[in-house]
Amino acid sequence: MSDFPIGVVPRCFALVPAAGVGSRSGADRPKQYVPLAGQAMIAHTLTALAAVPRIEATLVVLSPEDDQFEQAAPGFTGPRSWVARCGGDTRAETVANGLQVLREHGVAPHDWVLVHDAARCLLQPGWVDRLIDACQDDEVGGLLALPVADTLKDATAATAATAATAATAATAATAATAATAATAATAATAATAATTTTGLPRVASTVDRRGKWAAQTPQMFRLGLLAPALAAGLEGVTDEASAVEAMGHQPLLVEASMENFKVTWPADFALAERLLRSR
Ligand SMILES: Nc1ccn([C@@H]2O[C@H](COP(=O)(O)OP(=O)(O)OP(=O)(O)O)[C@@H](O)[C@H]2O)c(=O)n1
Ligand SMILES: C[C@](O)(CO)[C@H](O)COP(=O)(O)O
Repeated sequence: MSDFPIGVVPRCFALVPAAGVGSRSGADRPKQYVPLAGQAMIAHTLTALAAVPRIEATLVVLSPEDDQFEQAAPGFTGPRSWVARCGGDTRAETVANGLQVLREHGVAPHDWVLVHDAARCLLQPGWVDRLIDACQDDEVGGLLALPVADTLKDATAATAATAATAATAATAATAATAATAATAATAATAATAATTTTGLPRVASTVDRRGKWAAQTPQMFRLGLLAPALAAGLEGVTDEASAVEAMGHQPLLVEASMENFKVTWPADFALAERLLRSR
């Protein structure tokens, strides 16, 4: 961060990746365009960002094929509202492409970029202010996040172990005599049935939740730090912080609210609608 000029006050810009299709949402359109409490989801998100005076401008990054945004967010106009249709195949690609557009708008390496999911439509301006207050004098930057409250289970190894058990039983069945084959085959069927008839995963282990936080957005980093971090490798990067961490930095965790959840699953729409209507 020593590359950033001393004495120059950095500005804050928001970048909203909105090029996803919402495959997990079960909606009949990209989830950011689903109406909630009288407006498209993304309109709520953008209204919250517009209410943060320290954000100089907001860039929305859409899919190149998007033909719904202007109708969904008619209020997103004026000199502080920028739109680019250069979204990528992944969220990380969309953000990286958006950073290039910010550069073309004159955003400097020392300026802050707050990346915020279009799908976190419950955002409140006060939480954004808290993030800016916490990060603006920091070397690295940070993100809104929430300490994990639930006990965490890992299912991954259990799924693999169950499959291995089934495979071993099937091999035994092939080699066995007719009499024992029946027993082994029954065991193999039972082992397979345990995973396939219910379709439910099994617990492999309980993860120690101490010190674990669930990452939210906005995630706030300098353009000159975030752009090279994302350019260094987008494989498996699901948020900006992990790209910055891979460069050896430790972003700040700024506690936010459970209400700042990401609308992801079908049931999330009703919850978001209820919360929006209650405000
Ligand atoms: N190629 C992509 C994928 C996602 N996003 C955006 O990243 C945010 C968070 O991603 P997520 O909730 O995963 O949205 P989708 O990718 O649309 O959903 P899904 O993973 O269920 O398909 C959303 O605002 C989404 O529009 C994006 O801009 N470009
Ligand atoms: C950035 C993010 O919202 C932080 O929780 C999340 O990683 C996005 O993940 P997704 O897989 O694109 O939903």
